[in-house]
Amino acid sequence: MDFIDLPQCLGAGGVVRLPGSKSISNRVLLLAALAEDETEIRDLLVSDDTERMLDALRTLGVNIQPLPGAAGTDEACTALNVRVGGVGGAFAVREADLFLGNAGTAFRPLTAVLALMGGCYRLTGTPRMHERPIGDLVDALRQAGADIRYLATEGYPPLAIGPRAVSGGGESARKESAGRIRVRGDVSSQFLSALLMALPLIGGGTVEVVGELISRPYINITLATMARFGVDVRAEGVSAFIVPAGGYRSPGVVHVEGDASAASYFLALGALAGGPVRVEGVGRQSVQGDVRFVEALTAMGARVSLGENWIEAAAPVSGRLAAIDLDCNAIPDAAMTLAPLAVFADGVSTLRNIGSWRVKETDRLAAMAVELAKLGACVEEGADFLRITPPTDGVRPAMIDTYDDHRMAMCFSLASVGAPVRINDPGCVAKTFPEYFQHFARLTRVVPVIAIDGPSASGKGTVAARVAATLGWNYLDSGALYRLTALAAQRAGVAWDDEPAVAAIAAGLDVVFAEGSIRLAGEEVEDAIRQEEISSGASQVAVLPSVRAALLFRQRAFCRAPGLVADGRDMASVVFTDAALKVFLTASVEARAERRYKQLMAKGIAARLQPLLLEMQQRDDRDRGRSVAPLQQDANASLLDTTDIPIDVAVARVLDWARAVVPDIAGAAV
Ligand SMILES: Nc1ncnc2c1ncn2[C@@H]1O[C@H](COP(=O)(O)OP(=O)(O)OP(=O)(O)O)[C@@H](O)[C@H]1O
Ligand SMILES: Nc1ccn([C@@H]2O[C@H](COP(=O)(O)O)[C@@H](O)[C@H]2O)c(=O)n1
Repeated sequence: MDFIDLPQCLGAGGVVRLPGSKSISNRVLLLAALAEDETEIRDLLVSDDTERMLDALRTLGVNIQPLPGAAGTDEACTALNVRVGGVGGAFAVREADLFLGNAGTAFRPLTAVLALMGGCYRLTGTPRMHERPIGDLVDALRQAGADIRYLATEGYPPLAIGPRAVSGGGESARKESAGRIRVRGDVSSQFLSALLMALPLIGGGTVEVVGELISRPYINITLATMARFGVDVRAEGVSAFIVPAGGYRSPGVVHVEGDASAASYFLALGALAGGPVRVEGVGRQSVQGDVRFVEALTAMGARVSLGENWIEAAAPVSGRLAAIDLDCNAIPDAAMTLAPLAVFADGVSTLRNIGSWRVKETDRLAAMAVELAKLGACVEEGADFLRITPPTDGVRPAMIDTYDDHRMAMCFSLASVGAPVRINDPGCVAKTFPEYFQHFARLTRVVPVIAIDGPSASGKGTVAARVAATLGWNYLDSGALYRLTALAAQRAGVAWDDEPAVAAIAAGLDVVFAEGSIRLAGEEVEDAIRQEEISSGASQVAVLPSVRAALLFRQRAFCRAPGLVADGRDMASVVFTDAALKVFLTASVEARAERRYKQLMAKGIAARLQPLLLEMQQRDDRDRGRSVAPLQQDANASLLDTTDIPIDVAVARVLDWARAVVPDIAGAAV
């Protein structure tokens, strides 16, 4: 499984130029393709969902050419400029198979457009798209004469579309008004958007929404985009829309606004981790409903300011976010970002009217409840609400599943403000924001790490623990985890070379570290894991790749504020590759054997020097010679040979080096 491990974030600030809005990008692409004349689209989103729309339009015979400019920079997300040759109301290709991935903003509007335009098409998507309902849209289109068949499950994609039945036939009949069409508005507002965008291709018509209309702001984006392409839809009361006859006309050039939903993650980051974080590309004039996310942030106490084309957020003056109780109907996508924020708030938060989350990329209500609980939050999952009680003892490190849902991945990056988190399948952000994690990393300042590696008994544990104590930082004895694995395997009767069984033991270790004590399944084992037999067992289980993989996040989870000193064999090369300071501590094998001998004697454990030296050499050879994460001096590590220097001097040397590279301790009297 692919993953990204996010270290705990100590603070965040900076500027990000947002990717183009997904909702606007796909609407503008479709209307530009349908319009008379060419349209130049600037700052188009580059993502899986826009790729699906571009692919489909090209398959349908639309000429789309890339234009120069709009590449990404450090602060700006990659964007695309294109010229779209409009087809003037009818695609040239009248028969095609279109694969639309999991892009609702492509699937729903293309269904409506192709069903009313005439022609034979098959529309398919990902397995998840085939679980997302489309029956309400199909029912509405059938009222206008559309011929649509379900190819698998009634009410769901994939679909087969045939030419629309029109009375009398001929071109003029096909351009007759669709009359009055009724559509439900309480499952997805995209059904209404799709109908509105398709109706100008025939003789217009009136769409009446039955029941509640959710996510109204997305309808506003549709209406604004249609108006930009020359079609003004009139409202009839609060629930009907009159679409005039006549096709789309190109406005010439269209700029795509930055994505307001994507903005929510960065604004939330500023509110949580100090800030200010500024997003550019949306502002107070935005057409997107999700800019109202800033109202929720403000209600939670964040300091928010808006300009014409930017928004900025910083933490509350008190430093603590307030809990919130909110009807989220107006901000269905950005509302998801409130869920991880609620984990940090003072008190219980309730997010209401979010039933539509259940039919998105995944059942977001259920997924959110499961994953928030991993952080230690207490979560009540209602049919259309979430009630979130923050953990009493702080956010816990957690491995987060993302359900092939870009918003789950982006939301849970925010949990790293409280603890290290692993985000599984981070590539799912490509749906709307391929460069998300690069920008997130650029804006965040993370817990500093001092990584100390070296061979057995070189003194790295002693030095690391003293450096950590002096700085008031956390300490990780990574070797202890391999020793615990070897001990637990031995106790379970599992051979040290039985990789799957040992890896399962490593993944499930029930261990508690406290000052001078290590408890395995409740039993004190500090002395037991230091036995020479277990030292050897530790280095045997340590050669197994899946054991190392199973212990990786457990080690990274030690990296908590204000800092971490970690000792082992692969701290610098694998576990903490971004460590602020890397040290390779060594000593001659004779000096190390003698130290270990004295150490064991002092503990009253019988030992002989020569066998100890041989055993140590064997262990070092195994550690150096293994194929995965072998013991070696990292290219960026400073060498410290302690053969002839006492412990105090070694500790002082590491502290000097640390002061030179870690800003937070540079001036501290350590
Ligand atoms: N510079 C030094 N001079 C003398 N003795 C030292 C020095 N550094 C460490 N020691 C002693 O050597 C012994 C082994 O040190 P320590 O346990 O820190 O080594 P280690 O590298 O962490 O070993 P392992 O990898 O086997 O856990 C301890 O008794 C420690 O006090
Ligand atoms: N990062 C690490 C740490 C340890 N190991 C293996 O565990 C053995 C015991 O480690 P100690 O530091 O407690 O002596 C060691 O010999 C290594 O085989 C490791 O692989 N990676």
